[in-house]
Amino acid sequence: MNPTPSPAASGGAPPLRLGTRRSALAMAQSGLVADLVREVTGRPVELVEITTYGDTSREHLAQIGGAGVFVSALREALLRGEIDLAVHSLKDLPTAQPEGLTLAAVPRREDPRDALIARDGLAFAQLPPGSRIGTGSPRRAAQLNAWARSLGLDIETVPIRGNVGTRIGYVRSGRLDAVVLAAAGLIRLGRIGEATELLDADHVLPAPGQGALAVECAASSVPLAARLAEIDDPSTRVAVTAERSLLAALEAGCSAPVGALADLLGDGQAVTEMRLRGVVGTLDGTTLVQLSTTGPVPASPSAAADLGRVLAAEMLAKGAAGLMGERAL
Ligand SMILES: NCc1[nH]cc(CCC(=O)O)c1CC(=O)O
Repeated sequence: MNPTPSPAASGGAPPLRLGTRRSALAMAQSGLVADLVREVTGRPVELVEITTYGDTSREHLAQIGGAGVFVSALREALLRGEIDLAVHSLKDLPTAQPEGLTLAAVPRREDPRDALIARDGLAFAQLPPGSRIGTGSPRRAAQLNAWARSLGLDIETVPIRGNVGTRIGYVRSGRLDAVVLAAAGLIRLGRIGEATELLDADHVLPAPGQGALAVECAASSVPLAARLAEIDDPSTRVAVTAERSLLAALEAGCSAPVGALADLLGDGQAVTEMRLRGVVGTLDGTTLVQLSTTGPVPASPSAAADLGRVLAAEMLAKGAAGLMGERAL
């Protein structure tokens, strides 16, 4: 987007090294952040490719522990000083912030919803009996099964994994009738046109932090963190902080069947309130604990975190803990 400043224009500062995974989605996300970082620092940014365990493992994500498999190699490179900043999908980032690293920025969020890609342009409610829907996410399976039951639809969720292209390929090849993916990933890859339905959060709540990016640097890089804070979007930060605090208070990881979404509600003129919704369920969708709270927009991330903890406590009081023991199918 922006021309890389010449060494003279950037005061001869060396390029910032931005660590990224090699998948098409990771490269697209890193490219977006690199543009923002060039703009606020005036420095050149170079992408450094890092291979993570999540990229090489053939196992189902939920079986290898989910939380953090995409993240740890990037973090180790940051701590070793091999890169200056790293970009993660926020929903893949464990809720505990490790010592030595700073979550310097959460840029403006993309559409947080999940998207259905079905054969023949079908919407979810139009899927014929016996349809097989691929998703590696217990959260999606639980909510899709519950939604199907409420519609009287006979569908089956099938665990799959792989990158976005691989998963869409299951539909194109006819092996599956549909797959469900994050809309944000499809948008960033220029493939949102292939979605046959954007799933309303009233039926499928996204993963906490879905659609948002996390820009991390070493805690010791104080001046860099201060510059990166300029690409932070405070509204996104408040919303995802509430969602992630809810997840943390449920003591669930990214492979748990937990959905959460904080939306800012407006009167057409200005944002007036924030609504936080959370859901936990069994994989088969027979039991869901789903709660919502609406109130003034939290004045700070720490107030947003309080809200997440309060809603989590209410969910636990309604039996949420008993629904989270399940792992992958
Ligand atoms: N778990 C993989 C992952 N991590 C982030 C995204 C999409 C981008 C986002 O949610 O921000 C995806 C793919 C998907 O769920 O379809």
